[in-house]
Amino acid sequence: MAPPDEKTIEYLLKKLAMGEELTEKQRKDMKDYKFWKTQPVSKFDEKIDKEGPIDSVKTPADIPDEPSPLLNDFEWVTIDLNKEDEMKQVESLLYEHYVEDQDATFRFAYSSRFFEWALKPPGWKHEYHVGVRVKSTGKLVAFISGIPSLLRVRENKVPSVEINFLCIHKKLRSKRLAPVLIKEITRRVNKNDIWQALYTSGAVLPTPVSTCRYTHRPLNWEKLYEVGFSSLPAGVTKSQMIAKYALPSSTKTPGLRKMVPEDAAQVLELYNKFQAKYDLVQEFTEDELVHWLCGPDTQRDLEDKEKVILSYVVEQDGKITDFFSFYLLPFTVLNNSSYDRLNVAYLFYYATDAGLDGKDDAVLAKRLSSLIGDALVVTKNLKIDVFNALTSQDNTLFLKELKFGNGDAFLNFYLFNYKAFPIKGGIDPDTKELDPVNRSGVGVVML
Ligand SMILES: CCCCCCCCCCCCCC(=O)SCCNC(=O)CCNC(=O)[C@H](O)C(C)(C)COP(=O)(O)OP(=O)(O)OC[C@H]1O[C@@H](n2cnc3c(N)ncnc32)[C@H](O)[C@@H]1OP(=O)(O)O
Repeated sequence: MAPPDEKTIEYLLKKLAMGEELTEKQRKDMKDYKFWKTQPVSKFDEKIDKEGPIDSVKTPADIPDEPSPLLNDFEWVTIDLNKEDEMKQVESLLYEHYVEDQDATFRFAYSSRFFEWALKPPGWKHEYHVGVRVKSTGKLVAFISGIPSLLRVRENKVPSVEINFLCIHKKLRSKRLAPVLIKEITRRVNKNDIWQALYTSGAVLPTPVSTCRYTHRPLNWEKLYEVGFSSLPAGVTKSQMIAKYALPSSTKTPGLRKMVPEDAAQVLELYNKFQAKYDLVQEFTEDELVHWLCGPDTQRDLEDKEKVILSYVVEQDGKITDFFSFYLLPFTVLNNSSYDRLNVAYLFYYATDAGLDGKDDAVLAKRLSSLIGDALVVTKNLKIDVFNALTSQDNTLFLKELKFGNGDAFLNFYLFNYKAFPIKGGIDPDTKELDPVNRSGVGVVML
C-alpha cells in the first residue's frame, strides 16, 4: 500500500471504500473482542455443521421496552428523515466524521437525495434511524441505521435488517459507544420480531461470512493524475496512460436504454433468475426493485448526473434481456486549487439472460464484458472520474478485461445471529487475487 501522504488513487479509494487491508494483525484474539464475544456471531475458525440462527428463540415480549441509559449528558433520539433539518444533521455528522482522513482533504459528499434512497426504501421504519444527541445543545454526535431486507442465505429465506452508516463523532471515539448503539438498534429491531442482520465493514470482526476485494477503473485518468491521486508508472508516458483508459464515445449494445418503473416486472424476473446462482441474495418485491433501481420519486426529474442511482435495460422486441445499474456518490476534495469534487460510480445490480443455464461461462463473460463496458461508457459520458466494483457477483469475469485495477481494500460481509458456511468472495483466499473460476457467491450489494 502506498503511504498516505502520497495520496495515490489506491490510497483514496481505500479510504472511499472505508476498507482496510486484511492482515492477520488486524484480527484480535476472540477473547479481546470484549463486545463481539458477547454477541450471537460465529467465532473465528468455528466449525459450522448446520446453517441457521445462533441464539435461542425469543419473542418481542422478551426484549426490554426501553433503551439502556446513556451517560447523563446524552440522550437517545429517533431521527426523522422526513424532516429536512434532521436529514441535514445526519448528512453533516457523516460528512465530518464518517471517513478517517488525518488531513481531511476529501470527504464523501453525502446528500439528502442519497439518504432518501439509501435509508427510505419501501417498508422503512423511523425507529431504525437511531441517533445520540448532546442533551444541552441537541447536537447529533452518533448515528446508526437499519433498513428491512429479506435475505436468502443459500436455500433459506431470512427476514433481516441491513445495518449501515454507524458513525460516532471523532471526539467520542474509543469510549465504547459503538456497542451501545449496536445493542440499541438490535433492541429496536427485535421488538419488530426480526432477529437477523447483514452488515459490512472494512474492520475485521468475528466472523466474516465472505470477503470481497475492491477494484477500480479510472475513467478520467488525467484528472486523477492532475489532482495527484494517480501516479505515473515508471517508463510509461501520460499519453500512454490516457490511451490505456480511453473508451468509445457511444455504447454498443443494441436496445440499451434507461430503465423506467414500468420495466420492473420483467427486470425482477430476470434479476431472480440471475441471482439464483448466488448464496447471499437480497430478495426484492416489485416496489423495492423500483426504489433500488429507479431511485426515489425525488430524483426522477433530475439530470442524470445529479441522480444517485441509474439503471439501464436492454430491450429486444419488447423483451428485457439484460440490465445494469450503478450508484453515484461523489466526494468533495478540499485544499486543491483545480478540483473540488471527484465523481465516483459504484457498480450495483445487473443481470443478463446470456449463459443462464450455467453451461458456458465464456458466453456469460462475453456478454457481461460488453454490458459493463457500456456502463463505463455511460458513466464516462456523465463525467464520472472513477468506477468502483467489488469482486462479488460475477464481476471477476470482466474486471480484468475492462481494466479495473485491484484495490488494496477489502470488504467483509457479516451476518448477525446466523451461522453460515463461508461464501466465496471472488478472490483466492491465500493470494487475494481475483478468481474468475471460483466466482463469488455474494449476490447482494451493500452501500
Ligand atoms: C437483529 C438486528 C441486529 C442489528 C445489529 C447487527 C450488528 C451491526 C453491527 C454494526 C455494523 C456497522 C456497519 C457500518 O456502518 S461499517 C462503517 C463504520 N463506520 C465508520 O467506519 C465511520 C468512522 N468510524 C467511526 O465512527 C467509529 O470508529 C466506529 C463507530 C466505527 C466505532 O466506534 P469507536 O471507534 O469509538 O469504538 P468504540 O470504543 O465505541 O467501540 C469499540 C467496539 O466496536 C467495535 N467496532 C469497531 N468498528 C466497528 C464496526 N464498523 N462495526 C461493528 N463493530 C465495530 C470494535 O471491534 C469494539 O468491539 P470489541 O472489539 O471490543 O468487541
